[in-house]
Amino acid sequence: MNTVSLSTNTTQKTAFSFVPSSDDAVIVGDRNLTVEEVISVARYGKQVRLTDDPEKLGNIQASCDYIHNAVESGEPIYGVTTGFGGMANVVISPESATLLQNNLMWYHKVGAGKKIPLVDVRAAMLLRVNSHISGASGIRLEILKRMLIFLNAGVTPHVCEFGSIGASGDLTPLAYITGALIGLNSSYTVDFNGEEINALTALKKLNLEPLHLLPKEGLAMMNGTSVMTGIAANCVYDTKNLLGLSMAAHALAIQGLNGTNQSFHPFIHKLKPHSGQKWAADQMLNLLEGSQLVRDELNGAHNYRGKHPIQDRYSLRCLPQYMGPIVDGLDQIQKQIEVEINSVTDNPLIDLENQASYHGGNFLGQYIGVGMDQLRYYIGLLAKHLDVQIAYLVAPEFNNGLSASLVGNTDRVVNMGLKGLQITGNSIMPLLTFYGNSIADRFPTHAEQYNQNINSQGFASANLARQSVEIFQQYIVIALMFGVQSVDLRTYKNFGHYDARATLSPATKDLYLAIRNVVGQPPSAERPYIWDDNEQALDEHIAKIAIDIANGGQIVQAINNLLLSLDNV
Ligand SMILES: N[C@@H](Cc1cccc(F)c1)C(=O)O
Repeated sequence: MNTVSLSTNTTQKTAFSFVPSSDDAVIVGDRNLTVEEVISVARYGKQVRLTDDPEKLGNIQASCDYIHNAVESGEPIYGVTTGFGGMANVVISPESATLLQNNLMWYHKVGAGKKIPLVDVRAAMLLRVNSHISGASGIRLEILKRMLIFLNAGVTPHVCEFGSIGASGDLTPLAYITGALIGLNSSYTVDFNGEEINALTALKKLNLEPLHLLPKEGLAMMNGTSVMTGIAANCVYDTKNLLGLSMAAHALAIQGLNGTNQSFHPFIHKLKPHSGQKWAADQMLNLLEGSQLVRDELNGAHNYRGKHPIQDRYSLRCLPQYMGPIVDGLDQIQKQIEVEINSVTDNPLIDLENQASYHGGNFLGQYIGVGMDQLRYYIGLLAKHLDVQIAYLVAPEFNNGLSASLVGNTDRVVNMGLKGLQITGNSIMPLLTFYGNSIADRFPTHAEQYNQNINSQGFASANLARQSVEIFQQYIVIALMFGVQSVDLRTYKNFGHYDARATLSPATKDLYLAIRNVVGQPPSAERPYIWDDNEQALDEHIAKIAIDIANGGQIVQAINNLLLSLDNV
């Protein structure tokens, strides 16, 4: 599939184009959207259509009629016939009601910092339409259709990373989307299929006229959690891939260390049946099944290991118990994100049945704030475990007979092997545990005239989560490189050649081959992955593997079964 560029400022940029068929388009409004569907639209250009359910579509118009009548009759409704936030005591006349909405974008044109990745904005647009489809927001169908025109044509408004406190939703980020969508002014810019142009030119190219917002429509567009939730959806999707790759990196390390499979015996995990722990144990057994490099002790054998302890150290033996809460936690985060994806998140909300509207606060992004805090914390835990495994692999006192720093050619005394690579890993891991610190509890209490006096920092939390994911994508590469070198060396130690294709478990062989393929170095019986230090530039390998992983390439596809199993934890 073609991919959307992940970010406007990374080296991982790929061209954006579309899946031409609209046959299996994602439909908004027929049922709940999943994270997978959001990703298929945001990253892979899948087309989107609105439901053709006449009742749903009728409700959207009915909610607009409700607002129209309320304005005509001078009914007091927050943000429709009043000022915003802490100025909600100000009475807005029916004559000023449209000006109020169009002005909203102007005073929220205050974004700062870098542009956020296009895939996050695309996810946000899809989510905003999905939120409005319930007919509780008082926004015209025409505007929803326009958002889909943008999405389906690959036109993405530019949004800055600073400006949202995640309280009244993502006011400022959504103001940029809204301003571009209606063509408020030429200072709003978009990415038009890879080209940066102003919003007015974009509208012309799409044969659309600039629009003027009607009462409530600005608030409906801007008062919501869609941008932070879009970022969160992208992050949870990537983190699940990274969790899968972490499991696979451990499986390589366990084989490299000649560890036992006994610690993953179902008997043990039946007696402590947390679902994440059981998943991790079962999957590790799958990952190791058929390997000639592990000690096969599922029958209860306990073989002495000379000077080494009879059982493995904790980073191997307690892997399911360590991974379990991370697996369960990510599952819970995904479920909460999916509820948020399918929520109506603006204010006030219109109850058509009772012809009433209610003032509330569905725009508070606390689920995203707390969820993304947790996600970053889990990433920190995953990184720490991998760091320990790498340390285990490089230390000849512990690694069951491999060379120091996994040097390939030990006859060349100047070889230092993967020593530098470990230090790069050591430079990244503390960052990831640092990113695991929470932000949802550090909110300004004096925000917006004391109206938004609790706020989620959900956008900031999600934005940090994206950074953490991007850093972890680099880190996992290092763990995988260690894994590959270790299984080659173990193969030599146990079988007298370096071609681990013949000795690895089938489930890890595909991954091993994908990595060797991506770095352009096929396996060979004569040499391990890394032989002499001066034969390859490992930084180039890191970059190649990282790009493949970020784009969901062959390395991620090699663990597809494992990833699919995550849906049934
Ligand atoms: N809509 C928010 C507050 C708000 C909305 C829009 C702009 C703004 F500054 C504040 C509320 O219900 O309290």
